[in-house]
Amino acid sequence: MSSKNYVIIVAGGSGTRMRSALPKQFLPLNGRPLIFYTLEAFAGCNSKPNIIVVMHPDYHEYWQQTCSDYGFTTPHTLVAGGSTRFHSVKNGFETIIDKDAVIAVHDAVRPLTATEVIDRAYQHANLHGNAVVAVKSRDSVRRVIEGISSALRREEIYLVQTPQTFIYSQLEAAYMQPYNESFTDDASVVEAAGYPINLIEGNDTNIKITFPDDIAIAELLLSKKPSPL
Ligand SMILES: Nc1ccn([C@@H]2O[C@H](COP(=O)(O)OP(=O)(O)OP(=O)(O)O)[C@@H](O)[C@H]2O)c(=O)n1
Ligand SMILES: C[C@](O)(CO)[C@H](O)COP(=O)(O)O
Repeated sequence: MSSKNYVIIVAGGSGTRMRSALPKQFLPLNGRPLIFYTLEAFAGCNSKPNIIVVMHPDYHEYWQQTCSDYGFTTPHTLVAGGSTRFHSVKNGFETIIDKDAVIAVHDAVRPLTATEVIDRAYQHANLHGNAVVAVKSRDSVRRVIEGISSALRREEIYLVQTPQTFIYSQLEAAYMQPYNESFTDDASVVEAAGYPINLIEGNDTNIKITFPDDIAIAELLLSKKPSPL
């Protein structure tokens, strides 16, 4: 029986902050493109989602060649990326026709997500409509407005990661809205459509590869990660 779980893995960015010629999702982690680890995390979890990879059309041929070169065979559907993360997610979502679907959206550049967190997110979204992975701030936090800083209550602050997982109807309503620059993630889009967002606890190790140093940090974390059975 086919799964009603889906994941839209967004890999349509150009990685300006990484400042590498090749978009960061294709950079090597211990000798393999880091996006491979991302797909493998979802393929290896118990929820067994259908995997949709969203990528700029200029890189489709490169991706197919890379999969072939490395013998990477994790099944997935390839979809064209958009001009922003919002448009890439929307393109991926529009390929899903199953209205019972539970859909995770995940950054291709978060290759270290624990399978246990992915499964918990699908279960929670199935029961409560959505689940957004987040971690508590380890540092004290301050807000600056017009040059004046003030302390925030740390216990009220969560740092949001992906996966962000939703039942079909919530993502449908969310991504029908016009694009707004305040949309930084899927939770902000779904919230703007009127749905309260449920946070579930993630791990600090679920880092997003954003800057050059993140590659070395991810390789170190990977060396400490237990390998799958
Ligand atoms: N048009 C876009 C822009 C971003 N993304 C994806 O959204 C995720 C998170 O975005 P970010 O880390 O900001 O990636 P980039 O946009 O590539 O990086 P930068 O902001 O430094 O340019 C990444 O997996 C990226 O590939 C996407 O699918 N389509
Ligand atoms: C979606 C995200 O990873 C949640 O933390 C984040 O908002 C992506 O932000 P970016 O500005 O595209 O790096």
